[in-house]
Amino acid sequence: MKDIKTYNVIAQEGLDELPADMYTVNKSTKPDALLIRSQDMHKTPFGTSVLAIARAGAGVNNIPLEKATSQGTAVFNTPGSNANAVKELIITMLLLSVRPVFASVKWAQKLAGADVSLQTEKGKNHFAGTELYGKKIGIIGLGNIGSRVAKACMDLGMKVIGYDPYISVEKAWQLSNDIPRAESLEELLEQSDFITIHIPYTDKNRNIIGEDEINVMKDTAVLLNYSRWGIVDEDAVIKALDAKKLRLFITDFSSEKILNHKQIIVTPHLGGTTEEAEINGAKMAANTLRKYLETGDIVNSVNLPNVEMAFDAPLRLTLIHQNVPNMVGRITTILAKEEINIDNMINRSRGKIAYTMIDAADISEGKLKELKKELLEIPEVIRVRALHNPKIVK
Ligand SMILES: NC(=O)C1=CN([C@@H]2O[C@H](COP(=O)(O)OP(=O)(O)OC[C@H]3O[C@@H](n4cnc5c(N)ncnc54)[C@H](O)[C@@H]3O)[C@@H](O)[C@H]2O)C=CC1
Ligand SMILES: O=C(O)CCC(=O)C(=O)O
Repeated sequence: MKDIKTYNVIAQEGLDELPADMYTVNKSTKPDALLIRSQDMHKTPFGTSVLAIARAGAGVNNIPLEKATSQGTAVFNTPGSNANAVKELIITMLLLSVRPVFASVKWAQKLAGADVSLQTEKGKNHFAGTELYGKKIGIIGLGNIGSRVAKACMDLGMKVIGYDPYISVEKAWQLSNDIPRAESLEELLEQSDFITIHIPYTDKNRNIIGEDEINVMKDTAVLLNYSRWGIVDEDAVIKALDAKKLRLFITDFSSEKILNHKQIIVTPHLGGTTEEAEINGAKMAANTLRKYLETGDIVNSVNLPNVEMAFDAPLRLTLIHQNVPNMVGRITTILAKEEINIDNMINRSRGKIAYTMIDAADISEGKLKELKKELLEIPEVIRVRALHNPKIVK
């Protein structure tokens, strides 16, 4: 039995993916894995019992990745699970930025008397808007969200320009050829009527939009940040709005500084908050955890290499270790000494870390305990797990 501890609201549909004869949820003080959303894991202690953390969602800046890696905790996210939800909110906010919907509704609700329709026709001119059609939107980051926003904006008849110097080959292939790419951030900023940011929060991306970048933008530009707090320099934004060097800032991330500013619209971190996205993310996270806990396969990890190998043998050993020369040699020497015949094996690395999976015939519990102890005595080995193949009944 394994225990999964949850933080935040996790859709029941996701928890239903964990069979009750194999998993408990929130029952142990030493959970085997965590299923979270935005919980700040920098401030939430988690011990070495935690084999894995699955973040139902995209951003993982709420998880201390170095700490997790150094103690052998795999961290996963659910790429794309909430991308449509964010895209739809971006389109909503773009439309709200050009049509004074809230103000007009407020005004219309206050009207009274038999001549309401007359008053309506007389007063509506105060609420004239503009159209998105034909305007240019610059999209910073063309991953799961950015690429969807680009397509939706093109469908609305907007001109689109994208900027993503780090795009993965897989994403680049998926992206429509019709989306022109800017060579530099400045090129995108100076041309765009709307600028929307869809990149992860990293050290490099902190305050990526600051005073210098805003100075390049049109004075009439609308800036949207549905990525993370800290990607846009709030002080620079407030200064620019007050000096009429920017028209509007729309963000999903509140702070005391920006509250009640007339040209700032704040939504309460709602990008991924739809029924559908919450179910997608929770299901994906639960299944990613199951895969890792039951087979050792790693899919959508943000700190370990992605590794999959058919699990046909009775026993599987998984090792998280430093990526240094001769690790496989040292591991297999110990196996050979214990007369264990290797059926299948895979080794993958990611930066300073590596992962080895070894399939073999079954051995006694006593021998297995001794083997794990010996493997853990290799100083570079961080974690060893032994998994019994559930398809093979002893
Ligand atoms: N407001 C909300 O509720 C939500 C916010 N997010 C945020 O949006 C971010 C992006 O999400 P996804 O599109 O799903 O991630 P993704 O990983 O699919 O795409 C991110 C893209 O940004 C690019 N990138 C990174 N740094 C860049 C830079 N400096 N300039 C240009 N491009 C850069 C990457 O190459 C990648 O293609 C997440 O990391 C998260 O912080 C995600 C989901 C919901
Ligand atoms: O609603 C949530 O869990 C936050 C979504 C989010 O910010 C993300 O997926 O990065």
